[in-house]
Amino acid sequence: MTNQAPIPVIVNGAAGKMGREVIKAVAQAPDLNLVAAIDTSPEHQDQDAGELVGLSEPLEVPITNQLEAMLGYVAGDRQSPPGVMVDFTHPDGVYDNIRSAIAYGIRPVVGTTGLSPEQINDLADFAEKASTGCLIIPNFSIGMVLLQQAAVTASQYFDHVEIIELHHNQKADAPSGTAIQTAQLLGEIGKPFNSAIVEETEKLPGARGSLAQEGIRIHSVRLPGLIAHQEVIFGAPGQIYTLRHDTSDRSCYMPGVLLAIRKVSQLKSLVYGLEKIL
Ligand SMILES: NC(=O)C1=CN([C@@H]2O[C@H](COP(=O)(O)OP(=O)(O)OC[C@H]3O[C@@H](n4cnc5c(N)ncnc54)[C@H](OP(=O)(O)O)[C@@H]3O)[C@@H](O)[C@H]2O)C=CC1
Ligand SMILES: O=C(O)C1=N[C@H](C(=O)O)C[C@H](O)C1
Repeated sequence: MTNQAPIPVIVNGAAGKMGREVIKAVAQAPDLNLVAAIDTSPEHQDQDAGELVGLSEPLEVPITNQLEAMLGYVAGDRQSPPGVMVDFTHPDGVYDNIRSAIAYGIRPVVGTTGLSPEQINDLADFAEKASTGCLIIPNFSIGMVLLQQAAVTASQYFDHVEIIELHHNQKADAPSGTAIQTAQLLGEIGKPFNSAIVEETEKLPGARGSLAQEGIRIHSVRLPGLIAHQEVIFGAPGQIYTLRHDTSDRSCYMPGVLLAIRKVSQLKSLVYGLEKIL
């Protein structure tokens, strides 16, 4: 660690399940400085971020819904390294949040899922033109990176695979960003999966899940009691190979989030996926 001034961090979605974890993680990191905590939720406006997450001392950072003002404030601080906006908000708002941050020269670290491929391409163009780093990471846990790597290896030997993702029932988007990325990674192998041996009829629409790349199917389960889980199931005559990742606590995402905050300012364009910065 150098004597450089700490990296200014804006947490967007501060009052949410992930935002609260990020506030705690950033507050404990000596090389990071929480400078703003943004959330549109009316019930938490003006509440101190430290109090919100249960720290013993206030952080002297009030929750506000004024994202643009905070981006401008951080961008105007020439004494500090470039600012970073960590976004765990909602699929409906995340595209605009990222555009705004890049426009102010603030580097986005984005965990929010639900961006369309067109939106990601557009943001990549925008970040490239602005020469500004931007990280979009569908899953910040190391376990999921390892599962995806194992799945890519297995996909070279198995021709049949389906993905099941299981999440808490407050999740807005389906399928999960992680499942979409997993299917993309398997699709990059460049071979078709799951060639049909019978003509299938769905007696209830959606019974066979959604169809992603190269014939890969994704099934989404939403239940209270779940956090975030994914199975990738490979099948071949006489054998089943199952890879599974379970999240039991959202703290599992924090090492990846902190790594992304520290790395994003070294980038000049948009990078998608935690595996690219490990
Ligand atoms: N990449 C990863 O590793 C992970 C990604 N995620 C993703 O992160 C996102 C957030 O998840 P989670 O924390 O569970 O969700 P929550 O609903 O718990 O938190 C989101 C928070 O953001 C607020 N919010 C919504 N829209 C905006 C906006 N435009 N600007 C500022 N604040 C906003 C919400 O307020 P209100 O409730 O009033 O709407 C809420 O307080 C989801 O897309 C989820 O899939 C989650 C876990 C890990
Ligand atoms: O909403 C969640 O909780 C999660 N969302 C991400 C996704 O959509 O993949 C990451 C993780 O699965 C938790």
